[in-house]
Amino acid sequence: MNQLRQYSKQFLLLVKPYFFSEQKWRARGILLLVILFTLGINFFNIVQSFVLRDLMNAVTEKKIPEFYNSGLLLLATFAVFTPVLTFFIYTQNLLQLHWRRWLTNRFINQYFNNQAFYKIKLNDKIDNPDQRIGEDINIFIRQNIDISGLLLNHSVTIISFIGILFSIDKALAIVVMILAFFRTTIIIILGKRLALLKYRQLQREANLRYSLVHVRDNSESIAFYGGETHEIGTVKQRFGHVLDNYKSTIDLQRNLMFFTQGTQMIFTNLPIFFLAPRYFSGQLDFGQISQASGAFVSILAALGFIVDSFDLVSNFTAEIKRLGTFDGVLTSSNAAPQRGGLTIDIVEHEYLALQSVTLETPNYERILIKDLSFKLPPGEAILVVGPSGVGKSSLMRAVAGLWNTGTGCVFRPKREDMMFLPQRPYMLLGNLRSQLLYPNSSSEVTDEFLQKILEQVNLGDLSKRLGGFDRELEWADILSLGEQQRLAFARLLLSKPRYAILDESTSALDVENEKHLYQLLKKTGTTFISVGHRPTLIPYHEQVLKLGGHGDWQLISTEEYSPRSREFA
Ligand SMILES: Nc1ncnc2c1ncn2[C@@H]1O[C@H](COP(=O)(O)OP(=O)(O)OP(=O)(O)O)[C@@H](O)[C@H]1O
Repeated sequence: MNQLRQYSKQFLLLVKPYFFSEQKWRARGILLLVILFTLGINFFNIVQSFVLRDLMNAVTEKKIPEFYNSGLLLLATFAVFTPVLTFFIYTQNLLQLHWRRWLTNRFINQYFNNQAFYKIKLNDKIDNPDQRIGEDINIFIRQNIDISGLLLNHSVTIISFIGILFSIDKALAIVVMILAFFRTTIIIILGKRLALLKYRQLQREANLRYSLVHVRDNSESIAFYGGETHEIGTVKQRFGHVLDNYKSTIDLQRNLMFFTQGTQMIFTNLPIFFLAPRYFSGQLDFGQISQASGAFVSILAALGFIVDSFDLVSNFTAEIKRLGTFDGVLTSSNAAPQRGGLTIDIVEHEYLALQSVTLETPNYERILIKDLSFKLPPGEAILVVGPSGVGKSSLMRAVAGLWNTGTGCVFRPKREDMMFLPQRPYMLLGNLRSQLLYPNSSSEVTDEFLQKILEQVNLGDLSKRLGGFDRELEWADILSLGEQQRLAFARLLLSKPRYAILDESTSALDVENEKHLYQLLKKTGTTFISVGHRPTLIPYHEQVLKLGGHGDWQLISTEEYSPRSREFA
């Protein structure tokens, strides 16, 4: 019951916003049309049942003019039925199109809001967000439209055909309701596990796909290592999980089928035997018997909707859960896991400073830095040093606001005034111009100026070598890591931010190139924090922050930073 309440809540949270959004009138208009066409289809089904009854009576009583009249009437209902059915399907598709556009855009906006796309990686509740946005939304909407349509359709069918059955034989109508109720209940109990298996199937399929995408993205490294055996093991293991779950699903479906099909066959033939005595005694005509049989089958089909479409319903609940959880995490204030509200505050400020910052890993497993305070005066620079794994990059993440697990306060300038250069630069999909201007897209910068900047970072031949500024290439594959780092540095020189954070962003360069880039950076007057291991970086910084590994740290002026303490760097 609790689970049902949770599904209903998640379902409403997913469905309601569209029908109350800025597009509500279009949404409601199309929905109304879908409902009207559904009712139209039902209306024609009922009309047809009466026309068929008269046709049958005309046949058994050999009344030729009545037979042709009923035949013509039947043709007329077919003629109207065709456009109604066509527009019913068309409006359903139209609703799906607009709804998908709206909901996907909403998810995309939330996914990019407040850097949730990054923070969500730290949250183990959400696997494969790409698949949830790209596929699950569409599947959810389609299933929603189909199931709601079926529900409405079948409710109207049940009410109208029970009315017809009542008019023919009250006892039969009651028997139908009792039997169908028990059948549906039994099947719901038998099929309860199916929803769970369906949910697990989606998850396992997504994990399989992800392992293959992972191989594609890291093909070169895997090939260098000769790691095929390991990768094959992982991919096949995940594929095995997919098949195991599928086998459990089809086993359960087989058991369900014994019951659903068996009872369906018995029930379908019940009215003939039930009503035959009244027909033989002349209380009913043959048309009524055939109408009752038709009504009986329609009611059974409609009442057994949950049963027959158990697959659809369990898939649907699985989708509700996947999207509902995703939506819940995205709409909460922070996509990353949180404990007891302990977070590092970020406060916008004129300069950069940390006040009593204690930084923990995202799941609060380990304290990396304890009670760190420092201030970075404008125009100066700090070099962060320490053994590998001590928390240098994590400190940069905290300054950027990507990690906030811990306590204390980071004072920092506006996000637009800061630029972060990671060790592995991000190469976007696009041409060389957009690569250089990233993250800004529109800019008045001329190609001559871009060329000048490229020359400054010793990439003067790049545009000529790779077909100019407009050619789109797979930059991450073509450029060496050192070239990518110089390109990222060119971005920095172009946008001249007030503050820069450089996390081993020149680690792949030779010492001469690195020196040259730092000299250029110093000339721009940018205030910066660098993370690095090479002692040759020290002269470009005023202070050195030494992280010890047990949460301890030391802030030393460059002059004091003795050759002895450089040993560990
Ligand atoms: N998402 C994560 N969840 C849990 N622990 C993490 C996560 N990311 C990093 N860590 C851990 O946090 C610690 C600090 O990592 P960090 O990348 O900051 O080290 P670092 O000092 O920059 O190392 P290096 O010099 O090797 O780059 C490491 O022990 C790392 O394993």
